[in-house]
Amino acid sequence: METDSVKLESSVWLGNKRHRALLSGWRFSWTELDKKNRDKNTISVPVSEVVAVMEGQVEIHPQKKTKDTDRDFTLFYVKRSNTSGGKGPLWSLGRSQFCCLSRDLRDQWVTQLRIALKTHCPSRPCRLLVFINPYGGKKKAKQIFHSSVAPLFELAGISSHVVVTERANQARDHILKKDLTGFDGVICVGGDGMFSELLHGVIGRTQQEAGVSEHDQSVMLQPCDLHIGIIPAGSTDCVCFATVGVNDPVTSALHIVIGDSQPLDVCSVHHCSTLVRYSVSLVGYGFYGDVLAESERHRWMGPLRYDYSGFLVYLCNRSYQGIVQYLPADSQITSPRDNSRCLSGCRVCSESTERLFPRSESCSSLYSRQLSQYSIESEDNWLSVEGRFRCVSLTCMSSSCPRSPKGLSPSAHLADGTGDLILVRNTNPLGFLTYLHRHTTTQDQFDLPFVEVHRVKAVRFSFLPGEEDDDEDQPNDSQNNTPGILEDPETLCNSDIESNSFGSKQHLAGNQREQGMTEKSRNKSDYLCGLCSSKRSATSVWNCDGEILPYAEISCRVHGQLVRLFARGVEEDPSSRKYNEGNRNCRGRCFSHS
Ligand SMILES: CCCCCCCCCCCCC/C=C/[C@@H](O)[C@H](CO)NC(=O)CCCCCCCCCCCCCCC
Ligand SMILES: Nc1ncnc2c1ncn2[C@@H]1O[C@H](COP(=O)(O)OP(=O)(O)OP(=O)(O)O)[C@@H](O)[C@H]1O
Ligand SMILES: [Ca+2]
Repeated sequence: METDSVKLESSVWLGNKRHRALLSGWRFSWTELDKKNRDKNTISVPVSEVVAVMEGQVEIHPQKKTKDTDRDFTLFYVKRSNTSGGKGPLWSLGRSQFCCLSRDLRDQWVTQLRIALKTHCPSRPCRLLVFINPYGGKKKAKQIFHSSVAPLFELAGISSHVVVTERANQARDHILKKDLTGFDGVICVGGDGMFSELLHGVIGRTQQEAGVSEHDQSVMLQPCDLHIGIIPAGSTDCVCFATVGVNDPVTSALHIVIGDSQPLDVCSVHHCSTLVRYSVSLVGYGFYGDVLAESERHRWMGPLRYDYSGFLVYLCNRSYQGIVQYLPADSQITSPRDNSRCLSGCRVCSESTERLFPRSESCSSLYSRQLSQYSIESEDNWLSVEGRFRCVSLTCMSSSCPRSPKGLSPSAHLADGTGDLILVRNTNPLGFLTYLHRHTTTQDQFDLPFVEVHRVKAVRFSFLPGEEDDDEDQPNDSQNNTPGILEDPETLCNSDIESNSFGSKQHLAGNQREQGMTEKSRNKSDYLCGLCSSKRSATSVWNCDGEILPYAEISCRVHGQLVRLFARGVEEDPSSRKYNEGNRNCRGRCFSHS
């Protein structure tokens, strides 16, 4: 229970200005007073956002410096930066230096503020295990950690054990095998790939300890207690961006320091009764799989490799046959097209916690949860879509990132136990470009005739028998051969083109293509795009949070709130609050943004 009783109140000085400082309940505030003792402006900080209280005059920038004066104390706290100019919910370290009338009063302030911190913030981390990938993103992870993050951890009294990785999967293996006693969380300084290592380590270890088999698709996985923190230093930083609202190392470090906790849905991917991987942001076939495969050839370009590969793959103009089956989520609760946004404190996600983890988890309710999970196997509830797709994407969250601030599915929820399945059927190049481009604008990317989106609990992808090995020059399932917009074969990676059913142009494969290609053009296409230069396969690959999966036929299931991050979801932009209040979604803090 919150009490608003005043713990301490006194005059204090900031510089030469007199203020009234007040610690009451869970808030600390200070109000500037004018010469007639009238209130001027007030600054108010929730105790939960106080980073540290230090005796004396303390600075941490550019270097830590303490002047041990008798009547001063320094408060460090979370300060929200001006969000206008598209900066998003950016946090920085606020610092205020207070001078009291006596040393005794100063000591009272420091003691009371520290007691308030202990009382209101019992779950702040004390000891963290930090993995730095020196090769991720722009290769600045070490510098980012030591210059921007470590001083904040030190200020907050957090001790960190730092491991600079020397190989891929070192962080995952460390978490799976080493003694983690005493650690309150694991942190990665890197991109989505590093986050994925921590995700696999934490989930795997938790299941091992609980004796749960990850390969059994019908099993209820054990939720993980060990929190994961992300200091963004990668190429896409999608998980950080979608859970914090910005990819900024200081903002993320502050969320870690104050012990924020955000549950996150996780999708398990299986192939033939074997766990392949876990995903939180994208399980994508077709375009996103091809972009990832192509981008591996251009790693040296750094973060630019995705745009470059995206451009090449777009020019290749490919679509793939497949059967997508899905288990719809309860459409009464939410929909991917309800124009809501999952914001910090989202009520849809909070209500899902109740549904996913009923309060009194007696043996019988555990049993009924297992039964309800098992019922996903009931074939009657599954729906099926068959056809040629530009891309098939499943995302457990919005997957917003700097490249696409509203993400793959803008109304998806971080922790509602569902994912959004986006099916983009074959279409002409202009149509697909429109779809892609809408990821970067306020226009609805689902409001296109060749796009459908479903809120789901599980998905399966397969081929018609024999189809997997077919080449792509199979006749298309279609009638209206509208010419596509790209007329120059050379711009389409120098392969021949034919119009297909949805007005798109398909490359010819095999002999037909070889005959129509000069030696010169073949060399040029080799240079341009790996996809178009070798004999084209009828299948794409799956992109699972930036990793290529070795199987095409997969089956996915969403596990609600399986892990917890040091984050709090995207904070609402104060400048849009007034507007949003009027459009308040009846389900609480998910506001309309249309
Ligand atoms: C006209 C502009 C179109 C811009 C379209 C932007 C769409 C961006 C959608 C972003 C979706 C991100 C999903 C997150 C995936 C992460 O788990 C994963 C790991 O980091 N990242 C990737 O796989 C990396 C995937 C990166 C995909 C980048 C795609 C870039 C496409 C560029 C297409 C240009 C066509 C231009 C034609 C003239
Ligand atoms: N020391 C290392 N040497 C080589 N690879 C590493 C090392 N440490 C980690 N890795 C691997 O590097 C991959 C990419 O790293 P990371 O995710 O940090 O950067 P990124 O790929 O640039 O960013 P993003 O994943 O956001 O696109 C990860 O999948 C990780 O397994
Ligand atoms: Ca979700």
